[in-house]
Amino acid sequence: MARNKYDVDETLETKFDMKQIKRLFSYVGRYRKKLIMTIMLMLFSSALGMVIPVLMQRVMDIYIPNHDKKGILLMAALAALIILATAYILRIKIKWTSQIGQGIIHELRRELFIHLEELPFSYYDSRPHGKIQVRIVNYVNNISDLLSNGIVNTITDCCSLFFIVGFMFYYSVPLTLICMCGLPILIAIVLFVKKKQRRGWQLASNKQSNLNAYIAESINGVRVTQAFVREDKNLGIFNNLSGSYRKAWMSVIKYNFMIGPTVQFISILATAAVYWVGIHWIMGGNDIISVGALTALTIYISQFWNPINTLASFYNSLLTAISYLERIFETIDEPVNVKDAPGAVEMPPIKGEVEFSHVVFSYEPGVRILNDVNFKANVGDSFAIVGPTGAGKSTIVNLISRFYNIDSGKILIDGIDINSVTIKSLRKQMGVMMQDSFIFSGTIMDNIRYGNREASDEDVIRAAKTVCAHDFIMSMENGYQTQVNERGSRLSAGQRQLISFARALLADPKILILDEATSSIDTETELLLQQGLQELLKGRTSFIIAHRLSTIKSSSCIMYIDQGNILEKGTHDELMAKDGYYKELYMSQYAFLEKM
Ligand SMILES: Nc1ncnc2c1ncn2[C@@H]1O[C@H](COP(=O)(O)OP(=O)(O)OP(=O)(O)O)[C@@H](O)[C@H]1O
Repeated sequence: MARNKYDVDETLETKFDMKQIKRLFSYVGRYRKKLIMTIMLMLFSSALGMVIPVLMQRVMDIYIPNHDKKGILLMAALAALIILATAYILRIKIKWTSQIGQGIIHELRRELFIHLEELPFSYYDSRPHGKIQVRIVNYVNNISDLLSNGIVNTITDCCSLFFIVGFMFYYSVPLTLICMCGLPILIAIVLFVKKKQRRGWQLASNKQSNLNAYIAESINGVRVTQAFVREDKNLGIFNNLSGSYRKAWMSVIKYNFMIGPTVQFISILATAAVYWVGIHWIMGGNDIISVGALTALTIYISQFWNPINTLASFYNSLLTAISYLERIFETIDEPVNVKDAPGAVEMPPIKGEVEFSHVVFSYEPGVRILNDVNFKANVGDSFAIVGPTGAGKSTIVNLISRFYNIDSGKILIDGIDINSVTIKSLRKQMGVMMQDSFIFSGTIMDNIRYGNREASDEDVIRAAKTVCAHDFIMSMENGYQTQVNERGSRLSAGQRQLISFARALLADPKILILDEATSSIDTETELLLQQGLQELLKGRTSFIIAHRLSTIKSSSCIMYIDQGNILEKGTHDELMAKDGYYKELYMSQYAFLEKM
């Protein structure tokens, strides 16, 4: 499993190819109708714009020499109407392209989010969360302009280019050819910077991702930062990351800015050359071109370079977008390796027998965490798992819900291999309380109901009463409707645990997993909770991980594990009689409490 840190640039597993562009356009295709309408409207608008030089040519060549004021006024009125109409069309275009762009962005984000919700724990174990966030928010944003304005402008500009060139040839073939001499130079420059831009944007997106990862990490860890007075040190790290991002951005942006001025420079040269030759012809008395036609031609020339500029910058945005797209598609394509097996069936209603048979597991290839683990919990057993830190206790309970795939062996529930049933039908029947009692932003009622969306208010209150959370909840300003923040920052650690506990119970599970469920709860509440719990655990199989051994003494089976091996198994009395690891652990806690 590749691990990534905020200061390590991400590498792409797959390189970008043109198929990805095709894939991008499949999103655009969903807005085909609106896109076509926008393009038609823009074509109409640019066709209107092209009439203006013709009006000017008529004014100069016909109405001025004939002193026809009426004709001049008519041309001016027509030109004003055209300008008004194109302005109105532009307004509609902005609205429609924004709708297209935002629509595509929403689709992409939605797809990313759905996939992220399905990706297994192992995906999140291996990268900073800030690097995931940056893909779904910033990278998707960065391609929005390309998807909306970029595509519309490019298509309409390509079409109007066709008409512009037609008009230019109509007025003068040799002068049009002179104007086009600048094109090969421009194409050479665009191709020259292409490679550098591609690499540059990849680097910039990596640096942006690193910076985001560090900011996310810093916000999550701000309390520890302040407690250890690490602000200055962190600012140094931030400056480095932000500086690298700025440097990467500045070095690539200079290539972007090369294109616009180059187009402008070439267009000025071309226009000057056309004027020079045209005026030379007119002054030489040649009848090749009239003053009006030369004026009209130079207006078309200025219009000719606009779409060229748009095309060059579209190409440029495409290169930029590619560096973001490859990351976006990489995430969408990230395989969900913990998934339903082909032909997986619904898990029948669980009774509660759990068996580990020769289970071997590793988070990373070659680093075994569980070695041939075997045990069986019967229906209604309360199974306690104890052992030193890092022994593999949480790992065992995580495997029961199939949060990870095992390397070998079998995990059976009621004799059914959990790999043969659908993950959702399995997890729906489990009550899991993890070590990290995560609280979501919302009311306390919502947080408890997270375990069972169908539960009534009364069910929620009953679960809260069972875990002795009711009193503290009622003492808050709005009781169950009190708003809490993400991570439950306004709750004590014990209160957070009680809410998570109630949440796990609410699912009315046949298998209940409690990972350090009561570690932060005071002894008095814990005693009360234990009494309620005994009643509640009847008829359910429970797995309880606890460092405070007093809380698991009455379990039907206690398993002592270390380094992924079960070293002892039995009731409290049996293990105490054995005089082994468990007794040693128990006595050390007892001696510690005696000393206090
Ligand atoms: N996501 C992970 N990726 C890689 N290794 C992990 C991961 N989670 C845990 N480990 C490793 O697996 C081993 C067992 O971890 P586990 O969390 O199961 O221990 P534990 O017995 O529950 O510890 P504690 O009592 O401290 O909670 C540890 O060595 C740990 O470093």
